[in-house]
Amino acid sequence: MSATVLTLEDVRVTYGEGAAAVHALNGISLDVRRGEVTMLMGPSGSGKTTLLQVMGCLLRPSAGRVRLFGESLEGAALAALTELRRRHVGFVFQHYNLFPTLKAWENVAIALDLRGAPRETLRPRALALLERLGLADRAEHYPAELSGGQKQRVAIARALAGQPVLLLADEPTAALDGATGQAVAASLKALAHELDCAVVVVSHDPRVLPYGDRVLELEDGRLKSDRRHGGNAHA
Ligand SMILES: Nc1ncnc2c1ncn2[C@@H]1O[C@H](COP(=O)(O)OP(=O)(O)OP(=O)(O)O)[C@@H](O)[C@H]1O
Repeated sequence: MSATVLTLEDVRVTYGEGAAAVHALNGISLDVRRGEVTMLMGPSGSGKTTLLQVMGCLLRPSAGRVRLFGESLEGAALAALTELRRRHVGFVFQHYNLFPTLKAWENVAIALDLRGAPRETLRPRALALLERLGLADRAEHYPAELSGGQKQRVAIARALAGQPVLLLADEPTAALDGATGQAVAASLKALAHELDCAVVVVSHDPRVLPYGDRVLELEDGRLKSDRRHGGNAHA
């Protein structure tokens, strides 16, 4: 069985107060394991992005407990959370967030540089990551010269530069056509297995579902279903 990276216990998030309070998460308990792609589905407003932010230590829950590698993050200082995120978590967004004035390899290299990689290793390591995503021949191109799927692969290579144990992707295929979205989802799945990394993907797109080892469905801030491919149901 794969190792647990993250555990959520009865996590609740409330935005605002009093009459204006929005209960975005209403008691979520789950664990996320290495080597697995978890698809997070659910209607608009069901709490997917909020849950991803809690998983990525970007947002503290209003109640409940988050454990990273078995250690509770409750009471951890902001600086400690930032450091945990920097060391262990990678993010991929719908709109890629690449630097337009940097070439593909430089977009990846900057993430390595930020983590203190020796200067002479930046280019070879960035190229190796791009090669892994099938982009070796696009390394010298600027984002504007790349297709949507290629840009998203560069963003994934950049997110992997920090060797995260947890890769969180918010609607990574939403801006892509069906076939390209499926190719990106297939890359994420291959990488999760190859790098033994836990990948969580928020998606509205039912076409990417087959690339999840597990599908979580949220409704009104609650876990409506938790299915593993192979019929190994959990919740
Ligand atoms: N910063 C905020 N302040 C107040 N309410 C918020 C805030 N962020 C989200 N919400 C509310 O919390 C609920 C869950 O939002 P969330 O963005 O997590 O849903 P989602 O499932 O990701 O939606 P979508 O699919 O539309 O992106 C919604 O009712 C939303 O309006």
